Amino acid sequence: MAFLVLLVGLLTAALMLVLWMQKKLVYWKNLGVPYAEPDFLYGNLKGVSEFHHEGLLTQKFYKEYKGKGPFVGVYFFLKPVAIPTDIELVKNILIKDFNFFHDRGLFYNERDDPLSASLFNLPGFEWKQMRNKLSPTMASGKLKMMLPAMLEIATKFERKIDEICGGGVELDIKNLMARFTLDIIGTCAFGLETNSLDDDTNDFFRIGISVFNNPKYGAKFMFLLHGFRKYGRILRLKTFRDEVIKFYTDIVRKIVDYRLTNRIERNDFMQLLIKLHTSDGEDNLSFNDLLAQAFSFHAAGFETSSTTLQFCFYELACNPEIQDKTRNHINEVLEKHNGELSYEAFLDMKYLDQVINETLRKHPPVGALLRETSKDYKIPDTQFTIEKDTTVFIPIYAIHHDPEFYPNPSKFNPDNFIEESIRSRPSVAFLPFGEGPRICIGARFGMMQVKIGLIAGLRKFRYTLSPRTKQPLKLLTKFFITHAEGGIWLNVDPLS
Ligand code: HEM
Repeated sequence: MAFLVLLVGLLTAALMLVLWMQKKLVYWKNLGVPYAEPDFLYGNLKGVSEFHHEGLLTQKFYKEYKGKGPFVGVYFFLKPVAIPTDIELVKNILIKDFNFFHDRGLFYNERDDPLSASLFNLPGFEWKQMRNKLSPTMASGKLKMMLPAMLEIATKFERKIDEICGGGVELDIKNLMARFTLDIIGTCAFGLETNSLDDDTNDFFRIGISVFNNPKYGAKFMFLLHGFRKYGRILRLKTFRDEVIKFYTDIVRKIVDYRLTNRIERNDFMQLLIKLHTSDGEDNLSFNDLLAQAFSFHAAGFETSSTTLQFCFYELACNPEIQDKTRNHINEVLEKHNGELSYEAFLDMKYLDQVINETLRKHPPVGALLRETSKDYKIPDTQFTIEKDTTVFIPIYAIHHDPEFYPNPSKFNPDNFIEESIRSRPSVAFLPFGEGPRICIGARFGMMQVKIGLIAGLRKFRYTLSPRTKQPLKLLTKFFITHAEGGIWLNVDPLS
Protein backbone atom coordinates (compact mmCIF):
# COMPACT_ATOMS: atom_id res chain seq x y z
CA MET A 1 0.00 0.00 0.00
CA ALA A 2 2.78 2.38 1.02
CA PHE A 3 4.51 1.56 -2.25
CA LEU A 4 1.36 2.43 -4.19
CA VAL A 5 1.00 5.77 -2.40
CA LEU A 6 4.64 6.53 -3.13
CA LEU A 7 4.21 5.60 -6.78
CA VAL A 8 1.10 7.74 -7.18
CA GLY A 9 2.89 10.62 -5.42
CA LEU A 10 5.87 10.33 -7.76
CA LEU A 11 3.70 10.10 -10.85
CA THR A 12 1.68 13.15 -9.77
CA ALA A 13 4.89 15.11 -9.13
CA ALA A 14 6.28 14.07 -12.53
CA LEU A 15 3.02 15.07 -14.24
CA MET A 16 3.00 18.45 -12.51
CA LEU A 17 6.62 18.99 -13.55
CA VAL A 18 5.81 18.16 -17.17
CA LEU A 19 2.79 20.51 -17.13
CA TRP A 20 4.89 23.28 -15.57
CA MET A 21 7.59 22.83 -18.24
CA GLN A 22 5.01 22.79 -21.02
CA LYS A 23 3.55 26.02 -19.67
CA LYS A 24 6.98 27.63 -19.71
CA LEU A 25 7.49 26.60 -23.33
CA VAL A 26 4.40 28.48 -24.58
CA TYR A 27 5.66 31.81 -23.27
CA TRP A 28 6.38 33.31 -26.71
CA LYS A 29 3.30 31.79 -28.29
CA ASN A 30 1.10 33.40 -25.63
CA LEU A 31 2.74 36.77 -26.28
CA GLY A 32 1.98 36.49 -30.01
CA VAL A 33 5.67 36.82 -30.91
CA PRO A 34 7.27 35.05 -33.93
CA TYR A 35 8.94 32.06 -32.29
CA ALA A 36 10.83 28.90 -33.15
CA GLU A 37 9.12 25.69 -32.02
CA PRO A 38 11.06 24.39 -28.96
CA ASP A 39 11.96 20.81 -28.03
CA PHE A 40 10.60 19.61 -24.73
CA LEU A 41 13.83 19.43 -22.73
CA TYR A 42 16.46 21.60 -24.40
CA GLY A 43 14.16 24.27 -25.78
CA ASN A 44 15.98 25.44 -28.93
CA LEU A 45 19.43 24.58 -27.63
CA LYS A 46 19.52 21.25 -29.39
CA GLY A 47 21.57 22.79 -32.17
CA VAL A 48 24.41 23.66 -29.80
CA SER A 49 25.68 20.12 -30.02
CA GLU A 50 24.65 19.86 -33.68
CA PHE A 51 26.42 23.02 -34.82
CA HIS A 52 28.88 23.29 -31.93
CA HIS A 53 28.77 27.01 -32.43
CA GLU A 54 26.21 29.45 -31.08
CA GLY A 55 26.99 31.90 -33.92
CA LEU A 56 25.72 29.34 -36.43
CA LEU A 57 22.79 28.41 -34.22
CA THR A 58 21.61 32.01 -33.92
CA GLN A 59 22.23 32.52 -37.65
CA LYS A 60 19.76 29.74 -38.34
CA PHE A 61 17.01 31.61 -36.45
CA TYR A 62 18.08 35.01 -37.81
CA LYS A 63 17.86 33.85 -41.42
CA GLU A 64 14.53 32.14 -40.93
CA TYR A 65 12.80 34.96 -39.05
CA LYS A 66 14.34 38.17 -40.41
CA GLY A 67 11.55 40.40 -41.73
CA LYS A 68 8.83 38.58 -39.76
CA GLY A 69 9.09 40.85 -36.71
CA PRO A 70 11.72 42.76 -34.75
CA PHE A 71 12.94 39.58 -33.06
CA VAL A 72 12.39 35.84 -32.85
CA GLY A 73 11.59 34.12 -29.55
CA VAL A 74 13.48 30.93 -28.70
CA TYR A 75 14.23 28.99 -25.49
CA PHE A 76 17.51 27.95 -23.93
CA PHE A 77 16.17 25.06 -21.88
CA LEU A 78 13.09 26.75 -20.38
CA LYS A 79 14.44 30.27 -20.46
CA PRO A 80 12.90 32.60 -23.06
CA VAL A 81 15.56 34.21 -25.24
CA ALA A 82 14.91 37.01 -27.74
CA ILE A 83 17.10 37.12 -30.86
CA PRO A 84 16.76 40.50 -32.61
CA THR A 85 16.50 40.23 -36.38
CA ASP A 86 15.98 43.94 -37.00
CA ILE A 87 19.15 46.09 -37.05
CA GLU A 88 17.31 49.12 -35.63
CA LEU A 89 16.34 47.05 -32.59
CA VAL A 90 19.96 45.93 -32.20
CA LYS A 91 21.02 49.57 -32.12
CA ASN A 92 18.34 50.48 -29.57
CA ILE A 93 19.26 47.60 -27.28
CA LEU A 94 22.99 48.28 -27.33
CA ILE A 95 23.02 52.07 -27.39
CA LYS A 96 19.82 54.12 -27.33
CA ASP A 97 17.86 52.13 -24.74
CA PHE A 98 20.86 50.75 -22.88
CA ASN A 99 19.25 51.58 -19.52
CA PHE A 100 16.91 48.60 -20.10
CA PHE A 101 19.77 46.30 -21.13
CA HIS A 102 22.82 47.05 -18.96
CA ASP A 103 23.29 43.46 -17.73
CA ARG A 104 24.34 40.19 -19.33
CA GLY A 105 22.51 38.06 -16.74
CA LEU A 106 25.53 35.85 -16.09
CA PHE A 107 26.24 33.74 -13.04
CA TYR A 108 28.99 34.78 -10.67
CA ASN A 109 29.74 33.96 -7.06
CA GLU A 110 32.24 36.34 -5.53
CA ARG A 111 32.14 34.58 -2.14
CA ASP A 112 33.45 31.18 -3.28
CA ASP A 113 34.97 32.09 -6.62
CA PRO A 114 36.38 35.64 -6.65
CA LEU A 115 37.59 35.21 -10.25
CA SER A 116 34.00 35.06 -11.43
CA ALA A 117 33.20 38.62 -10.24
CA SER A 118 34.85 40.14 -13.31
CA LEU A 119 33.71 43.26 -15.12
CA PHE A 120 32.24 40.98 -17.79
CA ASN A 121 29.86 39.31 -15.33
CA LEU A 122 29.00 42.16 -12.95
CA PRO A 123 25.48 43.61 -13.15
CA GLY A 124 23.98 47.08 -12.76
CA PHE A 125 25.49 49.51 -10.33
CA GLU A 126 28.43 47.25 -9.42
CA TRP A 127 29.33 47.04 -13.11
CA LYS A 128 29.07 50.80 -13.62
CA GLN A 129 31.28 51.56 -10.63
CA MET A 130 33.90 49.02 -11.73
CA ARG A 131 33.82 50.16 -15.36
CA ASN A 132 34.43 53.77 -14.24
CA LYS A 133 37.40 52.69 -12.16
CA LEU A 134 38.93 50.56 -14.91
CA SER A 135 38.34 52.73 -17.98
CA PRO A 136 41.38 54.98 -17.36
CA THR A 137 43.63 51.88 -17.31
CA MET A 138 42.82 51.40 -21.02
CA ALA A 139 43.43 54.99 -22.14
CA SER A 140 45.69 55.33 -25.20
CA GLY A 141 48.51 56.89 -23.14
CA LYS A 142 48.61 53.77 -20.96
CA LEU A 143 48.68 51.48 -24.00
CA LYS A 144 51.50 53.47 -25.54
CA MET A 145 53.43 52.95 -22.32
CA MET A 146 53.11 49.17 -22.72
CA LEU A 147 54.28 49.09 -26.31
CA PRO A 148 58.00 48.44 -25.61
CA ALA A 149 57.17 45.35 -23.52
CA MET A 150 54.88 44.07 -26.26
CA LEU A 151 57.52 44.63 -28.91
CA GLU A 152 60.04 42.62 -26.91
CA ILE A 153 57.67 39.67 -27.07
CA ALA A 154 57.10 40.28 -30.77
CA THR A 155 60.85 39.91 -31.34
CA LYS A 156 60.82 36.54 -29.55
CA PHE A 157 57.78 35.57 -31.61
CA GLU A 158 59.60 36.36 -34.84
CA ARG A 159 62.58 34.32 -33.64
CA LYS A 160 60.30 31.41 -32.84
CA ILE A 161 58.79 31.39 -36.34
CA ASP A 162 62.31 31.56 -37.75
CA GLU A 163 63.19 28.40 -35.81
CA ILE A 164 60.16 26.55 -37.11
CA CYS A 165 60.05 27.69 -40.71
CA GLY A 166 61.48 26.09 -43.80
CA GLY A 167 62.00 22.74 -42.08
CA GLY A 168 58.90 21.17 -43.62
CA VAL A 169 57.16 21.29 -40.24
CA GLU A 170 53.57 22.48 -40.24
CA LEU A 171 52.81 25.40 -38.01
CA ASP A 172 50.10 24.83 -35.42
CA ILE A 173 48.98 28.43 -35.54
CA LYS A 174 46.53 28.00 -32.66
CA ASN A 175 49.26 26.88 -30.28
CA LEU A 176 51.70 29.55 -31.42
CA MET A 177 49.16 32.35 -31.10
CA ALA A 178 48.15 31.13 -27.66
CA ARG A 179 51.79 31.30 -26.56
CA PHE A 180 52.26 34.76 -28.05
CA THR A 181 49.09 36.28 -26.55
CA LEU A 182 49.63 34.64 -23.17
CA ASP A 183 53.15 36.06 -23.02
CA ILE A 184 51.74 39.51 -23.78
CA ILE A 185 49.04 39.15 -21.11
CA GLY A 186 51.60 37.73 -18.67
CA THR A 187 53.74 40.84 -19.16
CA CYS A 188 51.10 43.54 -19.54
CA ALA A 189 48.46 42.35 -17.08
CA PHE A 190 50.55 40.48 -14.50
CA GLY A 191 54.07 41.86 -14.95
CA LEU A 192 55.47 38.35 -15.36
CA GLU A 193 58.06 37.11 -17.79
CA THR A 194 56.23 33.93 -18.68
CA ASN A 195 58.25 32.99 -21.77
CA SER A 196 55.65 30.56 -23.09
CA LEU A 197 57.00 31.05 -26.61
CA ASP A 198 60.06 29.03 -25.61
CA ASP A 199 58.57 26.83 -22.93
CA ASP A 200 54.89 25.92 -23.01
CA THR A 201 55.11 23.73 -19.92
CA ASN A 202 55.17 26.66 -17.48
CA ASP A 203 52.21 26.92 -15.09
CA PHE A 204 51.00 30.27 -16.43
CA PHE A 205 50.57 28.75 -19.89
CA ARG A 206 49.38 25.34 -18.73
CA ILE A 207 46.70 26.70 -16.39
CA GLY A 208 45.95 29.70 -18.64
CA ILE A 209 44.90 27.55 -21.58
CA SER A 210 43.14 25.03 -19.35
CA VAL A 211 40.64 27.75 -18.37
CA PHE A 212 39.23 27.38 -21.90
CA ASN A 213 40.33 23.91 -22.93
CA ASN A 214 39.23 22.22 -19.76
CA PRO A 215 36.39 24.32 -18.30
CA LYS A 216 34.70 23.24 -15.10
CA TYR A 217 31.31 22.89 -16.81
CA GLY A 218 30.14 22.37 -20.39
CA ALA A 219 28.16 24.96 -22.41
CA LYS A 220 24.73 23.48 -21.66
CA PHE A 221 25.30 23.41 -17.91
CA MET A 222 26.59 27.00 -18.03
CA PHE A 223 23.41 28.11 -19.85
CA LEU A 224 21.44 26.42 -17.10
CA LEU A 225 23.54 28.01 -14.36
CA HIS A 226 23.11 31.51 -15.83
CA GLY A 227 19.35 30.90 -15.93
CA PHE A 228 19.24 29.76 -12.28
CA ARG A 229 22.03 31.90 -10.88
CA LYS A 230 20.28 32.54 -7.55
CA TYR A 231 20.26 28.78 -6.87
CA GLY A 232 23.82 28.43 -8.12
CA ARG A 233 24.89 30.89 -5.47
CA ILE A 234 22.87 29.15 -2.75
CA LEU A 235 24.56 25.87 -3.76
CA ARG A 236 27.89 27.74 -3.71
CA LEU A 237 28.80 26.62 -7.22
CA LYS A 238 31.92 28.00 -8.85
CA THR A 239 32.59 28.85 -12.49
CA PHE A 240 36.27 27.90 -12.40
CA ARG A 241 38.09 24.83 -11.20
CA ASP A 242 39.75 25.06 -7.75
CA GLU A 243 43.19 24.68 -9.30
CA VAL A 244 42.56 27.76 -11.46
CA ILE A 245 41.18 29.83 -8.58
CA LYS A 246 44.13 28.91 -6.34
CA PHE A 247 46.75 29.54 -9.02
CA TYR A 248 45.58 33.05 -9.88
CA THR A 249 44.86 34.00 -6.27
CA ASP A 250 48.36 32.94 -5.17
CA ILE A 251 50.15 34.54 -8.08
CA VAL A 252 48.33 37.88 -7.81
CA ARG A 253 48.83 37.93 -4.03
CA LYS A 254 52.58 37.37 -4.49
CA ILE A 255 52.89 40.07 -7.17
CA VAL A 256 50.96 42.65 -5.15
CA ASP A 257 52.89 41.93 -1.92
CA TYR A 258 56.24 41.94 -3.71
CA ARG A 259 55.62 45.26 -5.44
CA LEU A 260 54.23 46.95 -2.35
CA THR A 261 57.01 45.67 -0.06
CA ASN A 262 59.81 46.54 -2.47
CA ARG A 263 58.18 49.70 -3.81
CA ILE A 264 58.51 48.40 -7.36
CA GLU A 265 56.58 50.15 -10.11
CA ARG A 266 56.17 48.93 -13.69
CA ASN A 267 54.39 50.06 -16.83
CA ASP A 268 51.61 47.48 -16.80
CA PHE A 269 47.94 46.95 -15.95
CA MET A 270 48.84 45.35 -12.63
CA GLN A 271 50.48 48.61 -11.56
CA LEU A 272 47.36 50.55 -12.48
CA LEU A 273 45.24 48.07 -10.52
CA ILE A 274 47.59 48.25 -7.51
CA LYS A 275 47.31 52.03 -7.63
CA LEU A 276 43.53 51.69 -7.34
CA HIS A 277 43.95 49.07 -4.60
CA THR A 278 46.07 51.40 -2.47
CA SER A 279 43.98 54.52 -3.11
CA ASP A 280 41.73 55.81 -0.33
CA GLY A 281 38.95 57.44 -2.32
CA GLU A 282 35.91 55.87 -3.92
CA ASP A 283 38.16 54.42 -6.63
CA ASN A 284 39.54 51.89 -4.14
CA LEU A 285 39.68 48.26 -5.33
CA SER A 286 39.63 45.47 -2.74
CA PHE A 287 42.14 42.64 -3.24
CA ASN A 288 39.40 40.36 -4.57
CA ASP A 289 38.29 43.04 -7.04
CA LEU A 290 41.87 43.48 -8.19
CA LEU A 291 42.21 39.72 -8.59
CA ALA A 292 38.96 39.40 -10.55
CA GLN A 293 39.82 42.26 -12.90
CA ALA A 294 43.40 41.09 -13.54
CA PHE A 295 41.95 37.67 -14.32
CA SER A 296 39.28 39.19 -16.58
CA PHE A 297 42.04 40.60 -18.79
CA HIS A 298 43.12 37.02 -19.18
CA ALA A 299 39.65 35.49 -19.49
CA ALA A 300 38.26 38.13 -21.86
CA GLY A 301 41.48 39.13 -23.63
CA PHE A 302 43.42 35.95 -24.28
CA GLU A 303 41.26 33.65 -26.39
CA THR A 304 39.62 36.53 -28.26
CA SER A 305 42.94 38.02 -29.42
CA SER A 306 44.56 34.67 -30.04
CA THR A 307 41.56 33.49 -32.11
CA THR A 308 41.59 36.69 -34.17
CA LEU A 309 45.26 36.14 -34.99
CA GLN A 310 44.66 32.52 -35.95
CA PHE A 311 41.85 33.35 -38.36
CA CYS A 312 43.81 36.27 -39.77
CA PHE A 313 46.82 34.09 -40.62
CA TYR A 314 44.40 31.52 -42.02
CA GLU A 315 42.74 34.04 -44.36
CA LEU A 316 46.09 35.45 -45.46
CA ALA A 317 47.30 31.93 -46.25
CA CYS A 318 44.11 31.34 -48.30
CA ASN A 319 44.44 34.72 -50.08
CA PRO A 320 48.09 35.12 -51.18
CA GLU A 321 47.56 38.46 -52.99
CA ILE A 322 46.07 39.99 -49.87
CA GLN A 323 48.95 38.54 -47.87
CA ASP A 324 51.48 40.22 -50.20
CA LYS A 325 49.56 43.49 -50.17
CA THR A 326 49.46 43.48 -46.35
CA ARG A 327 53.18 42.77 -46.11
CA ASN A 328 54.04 45.53 -48.61
CA HIS A 329 51.81 47.94 -46.74
CA ILE A 330 53.53 47.16 -43.42
CA ASN A 331 56.96 47.70 -45.00
CA GLU A 332 55.91 50.97 -46.66
CA VAL A 333 54.53 52.42 -43.43
CA LEU A 334 57.60 51.33 -41.50
CA GLU A 335 59.83 52.96 -44.09
CA LYS A 336 57.84 56.16 -43.73
CA HIS A 337 58.50 55.99 -39.96
CA ASN A 338 62.25 55.37 -40.37
CA GLY A 339 61.92 51.66 -39.74
CA GLU A 340 60.68 52.28 -36.21
CA LEU A 341 57.67 50.38 -34.86
CA SER A 342 56.31 53.38 -32.97
CA TYR A 343 52.77 53.85 -31.69
CA GLU A 344 52.26 56.40 -34.49
CA ALA A 345 53.41 53.84 -37.10
CA PHE A 346 50.77 51.41 -35.79
CA LEU A 347 48.06 54.03 -36.13
CA ASP A 348 49.21 54.65 -39.68
CA MET A 349 48.72 51.04 -40.80
CA LYS A 350 45.24 51.53 -42.20
CA TYR A 351 45.23 48.56 -44.58
CA LEU A 352 46.30 46.31 -41.72
CA ASP A 353 43.27 47.59 -39.79
CA GLN A 354 41.09 46.66 -42.78
CA VAL A 355 42.54 43.14 -42.86
CA ILE A 356 41.97 42.65 -39.12
CA ASN A 357 38.47 44.10 -39.27
CA GLU A 358 37.57 41.83 -42.16
CA THR A 359 38.86 38.86 -40.13
CA LEU A 360 36.74 39.98 -37.19
CA ARG A 361 33.77 40.31 -39.50
CA LYS A 362 34.09 36.92 -41.09
CA HIS A 363 35.23 35.10 -37.96
CA PRO A 364 34.01 37.05 -34.93
CA PRO A 365 35.61 35.35 -31.91
CA VAL A 366 32.42 36.03 -29.94
CA GLY A 367 29.46 34.84 -32.02
CA ALA A 368 26.69 36.58 -30.06
CA LEU A 369 26.29 39.35 -27.48
CA LEU A 370 24.32 38.82 -24.32
CA ARG A 371 21.96 41.20 -22.60
CA GLU A 372 19.15 40.81 -20.07
CA THR A 373 16.23 43.20 -19.68
CA SER A 374 16.14 44.93 -16.30
CA LYS A 375 12.55 46.14 -16.87
CA ASP A 376 9.80 45.61 -19.44
CA TYR A 377 10.88 47.08 -22.78
CA LYS A 378 8.21 48.14 -25.27
CA ILE A 379 9.83 48.07 -28.71
CA PRO A 380 9.21 51.49 -30.30
CA ASP A 381 6.55 51.59 -33.05
CA THR A 382 5.52 47.95 -32.54
CA GLN A 383 3.05 46.04 -30.37
CA PHE A 384 5.86 43.90 -28.93
CA THR A 385 7.34 44.05 -25.44
CA ILE A 386 10.43 42.24 -24.22
CA GLU A 387 9.57 41.52 -20.61
CA LYS A 388 11.85 42.01 -17.60
CA ASP A 389 14.51 39.30 -17.06
CA THR A 390 14.39 38.08 -20.66
CA THR A 391 17.73 37.07 -22.14
CA VAL A 392 18.61 38.84 -25.40
CA PHE A 393 21.12 37.28 -27.79
CA ILE A 394 22.44 39.72 -30.40
CA PRO A 395 23.47 37.48 -33.32
CA ILE A 396 26.85 38.99 -34.29
CA TYR A 397 27.83 36.13 -36.56
CA ALA A 398 24.53 36.27 -38.44
CA ILE A 399 24.68 40.06 -38.87
CA HIS A 400 28.30 39.84 -40.11
CA HIS A 401 27.18 37.28 -42.73
CA ASP A 402 24.01 39.07 -43.81
CA PRO A 403 24.23 39.91 -47.57
CA GLU A 404 22.18 43.05 -46.90
CA PHE A 405 25.27 44.51 -45.17
CA TYR A 406 28.09 42.55 -46.85
CA PRO A 407 27.22 41.67 -50.46
CA ASN A 408 29.36 38.54 -50.67
CA PRO A 409 29.67 37.55 -47.01
CA SER A 410 31.75 34.39 -47.39
CA LYS A 411 34.45 36.20 -49.41
CA PHE A 412 37.41 37.61 -47.45
CA ASN A 413 37.40 41.18 -48.67
CA PRO A 414 39.29 43.88 -46.69
CA ASP A 415 37.63 46.48 -48.95
CA ASN A 416 34.53 45.97 -46.82
CA PHE A 417 36.35 48.37 -44.51
CA ILE A 418 37.21 51.26 -46.77
CA GLU A 419 35.47 54.48 -45.66
CA GLU A 420 32.83 54.33 -48.38
CA SER A 421 31.75 50.78 -47.51
CA ILE A 422 31.66 51.56 -43.79
CA ARG A 423 29.41 54.56 -44.42
CA SER A 424 27.04 52.53 -46.59
CA ARG A 425 25.80 50.26 -43.75
CA PRO A 426 24.46 50.77 -40.22
CA SER A 427 27.23 51.14 -37.63
CA VAL A 428 25.91 48.15 -35.64
CA ALA A 429 26.34 45.85 -38.64
CA PHE A 430 29.92 45.36 -37.34
CA LEU A 431 30.04 44.22 -33.73
CA PRO A 432 33.18 42.16 -32.98
CA PHE A 433 33.77 44.16 -29.79
CA GLY A 434 30.11 44.73 -28.99
CA GLU A 435 28.74 48.26 -28.83
CA GLY A 436 27.42 50.89 -26.44
CA PRO A 437 28.49 51.46 -22.82
CA ARG A 438 29.27 47.73 -22.40
CA ILE A 439 31.55 47.57 -25.42
CA CYS A 440 34.80 45.61 -24.94
CA ILE A 441 36.99 47.63 -22.62
CA GLY A 442 40.13 46.05 -24.08
CA ALA A 443 39.32 46.61 -27.77
CA ARG A 444 42.24 48.97 -28.40
CA PHE A 445 44.65 46.75 -26.50
CA GLY A 446 43.33 43.71 -28.38
CA MET A 447 43.76 45.43 -31.75
CA MET A 448 47.28 46.50 -30.84
CA GLN A 449 48.19 42.99 -29.79
CA VAL A 450 46.83 41.52 -33.02
CA LYS A 451 48.58 44.15 -35.12
CA ILE A 452 51.92 43.49 -33.43
CA GLY A 453 51.51 39.75 -33.97
CA LEU A 454 50.77 40.24 -37.67
CA ILE A 455 53.63 42.66 -38.24
CA ALA A 456 56.10 40.32 -36.53
CA GLY A 457 54.71 37.30 -38.35
CA LEU A 458 54.48 38.76 -41.84
CA ARG A 459 57.61 40.79 -42.39
CA LYS A 460 59.99 37.90 -43.02
CA PHE A 461 57.75 34.90 -43.69
CA ARG A 462 55.19 33.63 -46.18
CA TYR A 463 52.25 31.40 -45.20
CA THR A 464 50.33 28.80 -47.18
CA LEU A 465 47.57 26.47 -46.07
CA SER A 466 48.60 22.97 -45.03
CA PRO A 467 46.37 20.08 -46.22
CA ARG A 468 46.11 19.17 -42.54
CA THR A 469 43.65 22.06 -42.02
CA LYS A 470 40.13 20.68 -42.44
CA GLN A 471 38.33 22.52 -45.24
CA PRO A 472 35.82 24.07 -45.08
CA LEU A 473 36.53 25.09 -41.51
CA LYS A 474 34.10 23.57 -39.06
CA LEU A 475 33.40 25.98 -36.25
CA LEU A 476 32.79 25.16 -32.62
CA THR A 477 32.44 27.20 -29.45
CA LYS A 478 34.12 26.90 -26.09
CA PHE A 479 33.21 29.39 -23.39
CA PHE A 480 31.56 31.64 -26.00
CA ILE A 481 34.71 31.74 -28.19
CA THR A 482 34.88 30.44 -31.77
CA HIS A 483 37.38 27.73 -32.73
CA ALA A 484 38.14 25.74 -35.86
CA GLU A 485 37.73 22.04 -35.27
CA GLY A 486 41.05 20.22 -35.68
CA GLY A 487 42.96 23.52 -35.50
CA ILE A 488 44.54 25.58 -38.26
CA TRP A 489 47.77 24.28 -39.76
CA LEU A 490 49.97 26.38 -42.02
CA ASN A 491 53.20 25.96 -43.95
CA VAL A 492 55.62 28.76 -43.32
CA ASP A 493 58.63 29.68 -45.45
CA PRO A 494 61.20 32.43 -45.23
CA LEU A 495 60.88 35.19 -47.80
CA SER A 496 63.74 35.17 -50.20
C1 HEM B 1 40.41 40.87 -30.58
C2 HEM B 1 40.26 40.87 -29.30
C3 HEM B 1 38.96 41.00 -28.54
C4 HEM B 1 37.67 40.79 -28.95
C5 HEM B 1 37.19 40.35 -30.32
C6 HEM B 1 36.81 41.08 -27.82
C7 HEM B 1 35.43 40.99 -27.84
C8 HEM B 1 34.62 41.36 -26.77
C9 HEM B 1 33.18 41.36 -26.82
C10 HEM B 1 32.33 40.96 -28.02
C11 HEM B 1 32.74 41.79 -25.62
C12 HEM B 1 31.28 41.97 -25.22
C13 HEM B 1 30.87 43.41 -25.55
C14 HEM B 1 29.39 43.67 -25.42
O1 HEM B 1 28.70 42.90 -24.76
O2 HEM B 1 28.91 44.67 -25.99
C15 HEM B 1 33.89 42.06 -24.80
C16 HEM B 1 33.83 42.51 -23.50
C17 HEM B 1 34.95 42.64 -22.70
N1 HEM B 1 36.26 42.50 -23.09
FE1 HEM B 1 36.93 42.08 -24.94
N2 HEM B 1 37.59 41.43 -26.77
C18 HEM B 1 38.91 41.41 -27.16
C19 HEM B 1 40.02 41.73 -26.41
C20 HEM B 1 39.98 42.05 -25.08
C21 HEM B 1 41.15 42.35 -24.27
C22 HEM B 1 42.58 42.34 -24.78
C23 HEM B 1 40.70 42.60 -23.00
C24 HEM B 1 41.47 42.96 -21.78
C25 HEM B 1 42.62 43.53 -21.77
C26 HEM B 1 39.25 42.48 -23.02
C27 HEM B 1 38.44 42.66 -21.93
C28 HEM B 1 37.07 42.68 -21.98
C29 HEM B 1 36.22 42.97 -20.83
C30 HEM B 1 36.72 43.20 -19.40
C31 HEM B 1 34.90 42.96 -21.28
C32 HEM B 1 33.65 43.24 -20.46
C33 HEM B 1 33.31 44.73 -20.60
C34 HEM B 1 32.10 45.16 -19.79
O3 HEM B 1 31.23 44.34 -19.52
O4 HEM B 1 32.05 46.35 -19.41
N3 HEM B 1 38.86 42.15 -24.29
N4 HEM B 1 35.03 41.79 -25.54
